[in-house]
Amino acid sequence: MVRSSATVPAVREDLERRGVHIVEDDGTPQVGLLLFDVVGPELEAALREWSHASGARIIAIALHADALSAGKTWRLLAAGAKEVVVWQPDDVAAVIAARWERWNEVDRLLESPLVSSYVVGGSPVLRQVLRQIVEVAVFTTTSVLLLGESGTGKEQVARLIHSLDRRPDKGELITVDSATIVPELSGSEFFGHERGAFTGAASRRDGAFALAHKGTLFLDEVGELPEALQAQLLRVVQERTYKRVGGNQWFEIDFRLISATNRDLPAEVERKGFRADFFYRIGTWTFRLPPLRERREHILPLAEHFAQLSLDKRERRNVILDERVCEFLLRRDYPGNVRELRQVVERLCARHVGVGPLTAGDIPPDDLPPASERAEQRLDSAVEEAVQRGFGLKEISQVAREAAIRAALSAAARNVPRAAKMLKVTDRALQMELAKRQD
Ligand SMILES: Nc1ncnc2c1ncn2[C@@H]1O[C@H](COP(=O)(O)OP(=O)(O)OP(=O)(O)O)[C@@H](O)[C@H]1O
Repeated sequence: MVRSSATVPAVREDLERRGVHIVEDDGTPQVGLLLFDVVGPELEAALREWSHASGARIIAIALHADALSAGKTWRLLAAGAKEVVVWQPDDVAAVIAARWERWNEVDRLLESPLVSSYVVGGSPVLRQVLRQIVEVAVFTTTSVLLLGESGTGKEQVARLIHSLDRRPDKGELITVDSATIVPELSGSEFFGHERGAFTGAASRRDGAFALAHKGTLFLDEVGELPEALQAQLLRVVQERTYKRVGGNQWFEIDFRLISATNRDLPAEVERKGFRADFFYRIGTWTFRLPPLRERREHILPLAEHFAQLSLDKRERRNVILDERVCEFLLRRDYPGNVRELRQVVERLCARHVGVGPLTAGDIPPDDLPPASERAEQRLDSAVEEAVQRGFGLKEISQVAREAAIRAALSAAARNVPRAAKMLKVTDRALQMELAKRQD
């Protein structure tokens, strides 16, 4: 049986009082309540259709606990439910209202200037990850592991998480680059040391854990962390206590751990190249940031953002990238991901004369595509123009064919065998083409 929330007026009124508006037949995309007592293909199909058609976030509510099992819950989530709960007359409205409030808060933050000042790009693939990141950042202090190729924005996301963290008296964001840690000093780097703990320890020093107290410890390149150190850190991450090197006193710490790596850490764990226990501890939440090639629609918004940042320094406002520059940026590949794009844009900005948009003349010669690619671009623009002018495929092919033959004959000083070679056809084929034209 499927009942709409309208059949439970008391709940509906309670929710309205709490500011939760139930989806009406007009499909306003807010929250939908689906009350059921049997999970079956019919209910799943209705749910699938409803969630697709309305864009509403649907909370599926079992009228009694027996109606729900783990398997049924997963099926309802797969069919589009955003939450699955059992009806509890006393607190169902409060549960729904709280869930609704949290969704709204995350939506509001996703649209906020704060989030977009850290992370530019609104494609569905990034937004889906970002939505979860924002929720984890605001409502938890659990460990986060960021995976992704170099330059995809892992450090940037770590900064965002720290800035969204709502702990009172929030501490600082402390970054440790695991790749540059000197093994002999690694203990001191993390735990600090007492005076005289080792040769050269002239005075007591705090380590990264002490500095990150009440804040965030960002462990960059965590995949490079030596195994012995992984074991030492595991203890601290689990127990939240540590001792300075050469000291006896235990210190308690409260920090959020964010780790990042461009290595395929799950695969390394599988082949025993990284400790599994440490991996599971650091990755309570694991997010993978997509490479730029999987979200090419971000190239121009990111380029505008970086151009603005770069030219802001020279007090230029509202920079515009002209059509050629956009084309140039869109045609390029970025194996170094967002970092590489940023560097390219900074090079363009460095050549900018200070007035007008960024133009082709701002592209450093070394960045220009090779001549063959430029010819291809010109050909593309000509074809584009022909299509816009209403030429059909047949006409365009014919005109291109004739232009190619003319160009080859002219370049070969009308020597047919040579022109045929340039066109990669046999002499006879070219002769036949020319004969056709004389008919
Ligand atoms: N979505 C984004 N919006 C704005 N700037 C971004 C975004 N992603 C990355 N950047 C910028 O791109 C550059 C590289 O990003 P970042 O250092 O965060 O990458 P990373 O994944 O940590 O790289 P690595 O693995 O090499 O350390 C930085 O200058 C960062 O500010």
